Amino acid sequence: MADLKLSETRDLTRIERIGAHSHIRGLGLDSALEPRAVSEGMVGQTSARKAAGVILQMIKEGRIAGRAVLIAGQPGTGKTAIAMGMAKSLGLETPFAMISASEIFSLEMSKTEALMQSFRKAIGVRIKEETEVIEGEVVEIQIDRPAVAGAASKTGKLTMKTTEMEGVYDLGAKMIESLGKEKVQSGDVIAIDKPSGKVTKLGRSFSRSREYDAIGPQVRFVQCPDGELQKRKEIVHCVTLHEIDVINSRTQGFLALFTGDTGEIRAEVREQIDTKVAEWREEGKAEIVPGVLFIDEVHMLDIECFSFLNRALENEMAPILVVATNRGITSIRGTNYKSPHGIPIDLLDRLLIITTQPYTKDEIRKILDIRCQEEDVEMAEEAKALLTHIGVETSLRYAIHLITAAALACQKRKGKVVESEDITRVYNLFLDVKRSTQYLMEYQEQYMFNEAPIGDGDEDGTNAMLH
Ligand SMILES: Nc1ncnc2c1ncn2[C@@H]1O[C@H](COP(=O)(O)OP(=O)(O)OP(=O)(O)O)[C@@H](O)[C@H]1O
Repeated sequence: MADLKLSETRDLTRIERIGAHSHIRGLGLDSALEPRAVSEGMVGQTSARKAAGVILQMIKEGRIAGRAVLIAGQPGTGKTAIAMGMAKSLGLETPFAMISASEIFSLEMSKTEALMQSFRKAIGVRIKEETEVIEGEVVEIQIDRPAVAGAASKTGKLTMKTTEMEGVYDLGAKMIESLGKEKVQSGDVIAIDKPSGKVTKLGRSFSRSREYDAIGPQVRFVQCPDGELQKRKEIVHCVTLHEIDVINSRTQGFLALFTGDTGEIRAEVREQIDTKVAEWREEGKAEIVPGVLFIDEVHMLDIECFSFLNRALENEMAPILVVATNRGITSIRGTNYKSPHGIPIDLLDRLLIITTQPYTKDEIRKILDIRCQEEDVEMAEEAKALLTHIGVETSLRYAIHLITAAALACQKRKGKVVESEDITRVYNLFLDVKRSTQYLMEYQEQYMFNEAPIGDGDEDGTNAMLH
């Protein structure tokens, strides 16, 4: 039995995975939007972080909709990290949808449908609903004795009070069951949603705080409510337009939200939903919350997608579009034209462009430090200096990858702290891009298809190799 328990806890701790950006907790800006040197997992890249912060502020104030931002820079300079930082800094109610451009090329739906779904995942709707609740402290729950011994009680009385009044309510079988489920007793402060009969326990009344010692610290004490027992309350639900689409698309139903298998959603369904939401907005029942759609590797989109984006941004409900790319001047997919970042000029002209810069040695060192902490790896100073040097000579990503590998090498020799020898060992085991290319140059005649066909920008030759 003890063994079983041990292995269970071990499994549970292993579920916590560490992602490439799990150390990023925000943009690391102060209240004046000035970037702190190292904060919330972010290091350096100050002007890009500041620019992202300004955009975030505009989003929070609801001042911009339908704008688009491009984060451009060399590979591994933190473009995705900055987008993640933006996502983390947005409130829970502002939707943030993230895709990589290549995800939209699937067999199940057209490219533009996939883009449309992503857009609608980034548009939130706050729906306000007024409902009647009975809120107060329970004075007494009195359940009538059943007529037949052993049968469940069907009726009873509930006495509740506020600081100003007391009221008695008749209870039916359903309410008795709900109160039982929530384990409501006298002295609890509860709210009952009148239309649905849902019971919510808000806490224990302060008048019962003498019982603290007996019931322990996990119980929340609250004030006995004042005013009337029966009140009107506003409840706010936050959903995305995509969720409303899926729930209303009769072919899939809401279960598709969990499987992600939504298929194409018919244009008529969307039109009906847009009309309904517009009605709600007019009646003051709903508000639109434009969120953020982040498209990574945006150069992978083709000309049709770009023209879709151009149009979609004109919709008054459009979210803020943030795109990122590491490409320089390259062909626009689906055409023979070249353009900066592979993005057509008319779309580029709409974008606010933020650039990221390569990191200094000191910054690389700090990012590696943070990653060591995140991956729970203890590393000697000398080893860190060596890893930083590798990061400068190869790439930040390669150096980050070596952390866990070196920790395993260290574990294997039964060490506790990663030393330079572990770093050297894994550096020799795994090649970085430079060494791998060098190796290919030397031995390419021993590989199959070693010569890339040389053509005039042919589709399946040079371009295919780049993509
Ligand atoms: N300023 C930073 N502070 C902390 N960590 C960073 C920073 N910049 C990058 N990183 C980390 O370095 C790694 C590579 O960065 P990231 O993936 O954001 O680069 P990218 O610019 O999106 O690269 P690519 O163009 O190849 O997609 C990630 O693990 C990221 O979290």
